[in-house]
Amino acid sequence: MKLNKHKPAQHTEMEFGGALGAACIPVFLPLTVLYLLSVCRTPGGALLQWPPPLPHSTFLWDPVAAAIMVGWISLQSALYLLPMGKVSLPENPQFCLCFNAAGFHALCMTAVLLAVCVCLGMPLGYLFDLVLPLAVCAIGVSYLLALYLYIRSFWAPAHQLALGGNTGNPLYDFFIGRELNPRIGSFDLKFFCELRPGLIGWVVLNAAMLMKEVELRGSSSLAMLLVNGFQLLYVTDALWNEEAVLTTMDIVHDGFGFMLAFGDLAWVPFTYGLQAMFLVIHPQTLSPLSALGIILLNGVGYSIFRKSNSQKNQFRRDPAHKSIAHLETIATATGKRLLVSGWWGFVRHPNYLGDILMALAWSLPCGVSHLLPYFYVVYFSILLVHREARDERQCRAKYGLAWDTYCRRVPYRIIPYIY
Ligand SMILES: NC(=O)C1=CN([C@@H]2O[C@H](COP(=O)(O)OP(=O)(O)OC[C@H]3O[C@@H](n4cnc5c(N)ncnc54)[C@H](OP(=O)(O)O)[C@@H]3O)[C@@H](O)[C@H]2O)C=CC1
Ligand SMILES: CC(C)CCC[C@@H](C)[C@H]1CC=C2C3=C(CC[C@@]21C)[C@@]1(C)CC[C@H](O)C(C)(C)[C@@H]1CC3
Repeated sequence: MKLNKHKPAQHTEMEFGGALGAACIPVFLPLTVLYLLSVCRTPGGALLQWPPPLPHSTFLWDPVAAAIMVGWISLQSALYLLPMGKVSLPENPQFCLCFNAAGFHALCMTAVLLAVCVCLGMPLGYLFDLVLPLAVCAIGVSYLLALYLYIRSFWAPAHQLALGGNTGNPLYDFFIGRELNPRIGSFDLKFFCELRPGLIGWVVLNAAMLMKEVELRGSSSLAMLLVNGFQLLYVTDALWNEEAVLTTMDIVHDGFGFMLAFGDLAWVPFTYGLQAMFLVIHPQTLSPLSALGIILLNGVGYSIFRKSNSQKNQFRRDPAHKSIAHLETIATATGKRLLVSGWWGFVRHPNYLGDILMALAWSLPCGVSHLLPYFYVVYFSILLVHREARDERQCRAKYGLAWDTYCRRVPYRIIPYIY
């Protein structure tokens, strides 16, 4: 196959701070992961402390962690390859790509395997002690993967290149990703990374923190159970509805480069689970009433998140389906319609609202004395506001006047009457 490097740049508008952002983020974010994990293990747990709790280099590398990482990615790859649940990518019928969407099976099989290993005496809580070298390995794997993706993208067919990742600036293109759906045979690297090793790894690490708490204090706290339960629900939901990820901008629009590789493999498992890690060293007592309030908040958030995502997915797959046929819509010049009633008539991103409410419910069990467990809420709100702005730009370019009409009909973006 011919090299595609002489193709003219298709799209020159740069996001994430352009070339400077692309040079700084791959250094700054991995260091942030290591810093957060180190702070989490200090008794003070203060996010801003001087001198910063920098780990000694001997705590950053452990061959056992490297072996676990290789074993973990091999296990998840093998589970991904099991011939179950095939779905095609609806946005790109011309490529006619098929995806293995059997994430829920993979989660269940991983759980059974882990349970067997724990019964045979494997000390799962030991992952708490290994968390820094594990994060270092995950960061290393993301760098290697991103490098491989960048190099192989020069042999990809031109129609498989992402619009935003082909500026000609090597740093930026490495960061954003040049190829849309890189595959080895039928193994889709982006789809696999987005949902399997990182998301399942996140809940396994949470379970390890629970085990560590039991080792240290003899039983697990209500706060730890809530954090584990809420995040397990979120991950199970993502894997149960795995094919829905095929309509998100990450799969449809963005290339696969360092940002997503690192986000999926290192950022998600090692920063999304900070609350459980925090609770191991900073135990909290929760009253039954506050626990009830937090469960309610998570329930409301989850219900908005799930119902709005399902409503849009159903609408995009089959607009005539009886569950959504009664909803009001507006036509666009592309032939696609936009929902203007139901959840998508409430705010323009009801799914983000639900997600933020859940994020808050995951942090509240950790009390209000420390900032660290709220890192996820703050980061996630920034991510979603930025994501909303990117999506808005793309939708305005796609739908033109119809999008302006939608914005007039539904004036608030995420939080009604506020934003
Ligand atoms: N936990 C985490 O770290 C993260 C979680 N998420 C979650 O992932 C989920 C998916 O988010 P994301 O991919 O950002 O975006 P959305 O699922 O919100 O999808 C946006 C797309 O939906 C379509 N759309 C927008 N408005 C309408 C409408 N009124 N009627 C019909 N279609 C509409 C448009 O695409 P088109 O018209 O082309 O179909 C638009 O580009 C969310 O729940 C989010 O909270 C996202 C990022 C990170
Ligand atoms: C490294 C940067 C700071 C940002 C990286 C962003 C990524 C971590 C996120 C981009 C979109 C994501 C999604 C999920 C996880 C986080 C990333 C990869 C998601 C799989 C979480 C579970 C949800 O149910 C979902 C809707 C399937 C999510 C899809 C988007």
